[in-house]
Amino acid sequence: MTNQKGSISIHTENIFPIIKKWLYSDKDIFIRELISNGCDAVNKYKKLISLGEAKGNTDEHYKIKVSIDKENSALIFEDNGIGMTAEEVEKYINQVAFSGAEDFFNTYKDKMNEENDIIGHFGLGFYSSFMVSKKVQIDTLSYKENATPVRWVSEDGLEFELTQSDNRETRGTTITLFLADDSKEFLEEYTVRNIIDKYCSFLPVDIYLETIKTEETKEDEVVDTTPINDTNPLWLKAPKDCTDEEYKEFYRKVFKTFDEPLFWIHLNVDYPFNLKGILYFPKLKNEFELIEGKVKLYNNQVFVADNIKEVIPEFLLLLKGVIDCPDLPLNVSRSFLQNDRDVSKISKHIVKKVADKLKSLYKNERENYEKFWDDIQVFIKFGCLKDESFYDKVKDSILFKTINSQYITLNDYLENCKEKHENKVFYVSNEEQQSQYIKLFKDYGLDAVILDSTIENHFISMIEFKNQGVHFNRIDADLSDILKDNDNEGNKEIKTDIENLFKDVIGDRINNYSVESLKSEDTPAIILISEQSRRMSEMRSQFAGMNFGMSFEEEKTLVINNNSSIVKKLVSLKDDETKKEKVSLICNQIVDIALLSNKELDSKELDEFIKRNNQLMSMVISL
Ligand SMILES: Nc1ncnc2c1ncn2[C@@H]1O[C@H](COP(=O)(O)OP(=O)(O)OP(=O)(O)O)[C@@H](O)[C@H]1O
Repeated sequence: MTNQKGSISIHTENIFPIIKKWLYSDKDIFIRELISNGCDAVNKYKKLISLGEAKGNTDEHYKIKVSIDKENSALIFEDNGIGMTAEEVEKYINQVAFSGAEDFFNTYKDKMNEENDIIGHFGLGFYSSFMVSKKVQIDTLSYKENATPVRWVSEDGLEFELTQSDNRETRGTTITLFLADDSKEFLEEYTVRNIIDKYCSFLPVDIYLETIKTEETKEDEVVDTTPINDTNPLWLKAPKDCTDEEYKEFYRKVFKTFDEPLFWIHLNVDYPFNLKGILYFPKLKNEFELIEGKVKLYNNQVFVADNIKEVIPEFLLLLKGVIDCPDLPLNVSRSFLQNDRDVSKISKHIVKKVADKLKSLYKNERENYEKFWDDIQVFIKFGCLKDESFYDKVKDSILFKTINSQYITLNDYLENCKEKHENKVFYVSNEEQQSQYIKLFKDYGLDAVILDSTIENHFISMIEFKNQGVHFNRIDADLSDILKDNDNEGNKEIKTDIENLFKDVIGDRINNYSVESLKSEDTPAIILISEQSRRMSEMRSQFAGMNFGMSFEEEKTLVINNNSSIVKKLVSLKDDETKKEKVSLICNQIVDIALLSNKELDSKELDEFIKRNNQLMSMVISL
C-alpha cells in the first residue's frame, strides 16, 4: 500500500442536519446570529474607515433594521455595514465554516491595537437561518469602489444561485428569510421584539424593528423611532465614571424590578483575559427568593445564556448580574466550556473579586456591611460550603448576629465569652421557639448567636471542622455548668431527694435528671437537649426513610432548680401520703411546662397536660 496524505471531504447534506441540531437547539437564535452579523458588518466598516482603508464617515447613522413582511411571509434583516462582493459571498457564504469575521481579524490584527469586537468566530451563524426558512436571499453591495450589488438565493442551504441584485443601491446587506410554514410565529412583532430584546439588548449598533403593513408603505422610507437596544451598556463604562443611580437604574432595567440592589461589584479585567460585568447583591425578602438569582452571560454584548455554571460558580448564581466575556465562543456546547482552561480562570477570578468586595466592605464600611448582613449571609455561607478558596478569603469577614442584635465575628464572640464558656458558641435556631432560653441567657448575662437559616447545620459543622476545638451548642443544649449558682450549691441530700422524687413520678419519659441551683427562683425546671443527639436526629429527618441501624432519639435532660420555691415545697411533701397525688400532678406539670418551652409535647402529652391543668384549677378554686 502507498502512503497517502489528503483532506477529508465533508458532504454538506450530511453535516447540515447535525450542525443545526447540535449548535442550535434553540430556534430563536437565528435572529441573534443575523443581527450580530449585521453588527459585525458595521464594525468592520467603521474599522476600515478608522484605518484609512475605506472612505466614509464614522458619524454616519449605522443601524440594523429588522422588518416583518406579513404579505410575503418574510423577515428582513438590513444593515449599512461593509457589504460583500460576489467573491466574498462565494468565499464566506458558500463555504460553510469559513468565517469572514476570523479572516477580517487576521488580515487587520497587526493594525488594530484595540480589542477585537467582532462577534463571529465559526462561519456557521448565517446557516441557522435555514432552520426557519424555505428560501433565503442575500442582497448585498460592498463598500468597495465600483462594486456591483449581488444577489445570492438558496432554498435549502445546499444549492445556490448568484446573480446581480436589483435591490441594493446603497452599501450594506439585506437578508430576506422566506419563512417556512412551521415558523410563521416569527411574523409576530411581539415575538420578534422579545427575542431581540433577549439577545441583542446591548449590541453596539442601533437596532430597529418594524412591521411592513401594505405594499405602498413598503416603498416608504421608514421613520426611525427609538432603537430597541442600549448600545452603551453600563458595564462597558469605567467604574469610576458610573454613579450609584446609574447602577441602580441598570439593575432595575435589566432585571425588570422596582427593587434596589444592596451593593454591586463592577468587574473590569483586560488581562490575562477580557471580562467586564456587574454583579449585584439583591435584597432578599425571604430565603426562598435565592433561587431566583440570575447572571446573564454576554459575548461582545450579545446575550449567550443565563446562569452558565461552568463560567460562574454555582453559588454566585444566587446573585444577579451581567458578565460580558468576549473570549468565550458564542455557540459553544457546555462540555466544551467545562474543559476550557480559560473558563476556569475566569470563574476563579470572579470568585476572587466577590471575596475582595466583601472583605473591603467589612473593613471599610462595617456599618453598612452589618446592615446588609442578614441579606447576604446565606449567600456567603453557601459560598463557603461550596468553595473552600472562597471560605479562606472571606472567613474573617463572616459575622454572627447575637441575641442582643450585635454583629460580631467568631473570634470576637469566643474572646468575649472566654471566661464563662471557653470555645463554646451558643446559638439560637428559632428565636420564637427558644425564647424562654433566650430570656434565661439574658438574665444570666450570657450571649448567643442567631443561626436560623436552613443552611446553618452544614455551616456549623464546617466552622467546627475548620476551627478545631470550637463547639457550637444550641441554646437549649448542655448549659448546666453555666447556669449553676456556684455560690449557693445547696444541700447534697436534698438534691438527691428532689432527683428521686421526679424520677419516680416521670420515669423514662426523660433520659437524664439533674438538680442544680439556678439563679432564678421563678423557673422550677428546664429541659436541655444534647447537641449531639439533636444533630443526629435532625440529620435522620433530613434523610427521611434512611435507617442507619440505630435510633437517634434526642437525649433530654431535666434540670430541676432546687432554688425554686415550688420545688422546695414539693420535696418537703414527698413523704406525706395524703399529698402524694397532688405532688405527682405538679411534678408532671413542671416537666410539661419545661418541655413546652421547647415545643415538645405530642398530642397525647398535650391532652394529659390540659387535663391536669383543669384539675389544678379546680383544686385552686376549691381552696
Ligand atoms: N450582514 C453581513 N454583512 C457582511 N458580511 C456578512 C454578513 N453576514 C455574513 N457575512 C459574512 O459571512 C461570513 C459567515 O457568516 P456566519 O454568520 O456564517 O459566520 P461568522 O459570523 O463568521 O461566525 P459565527 O458562526 O460565529 O456567527 C461572515 O464572517 C461575514 O464575512
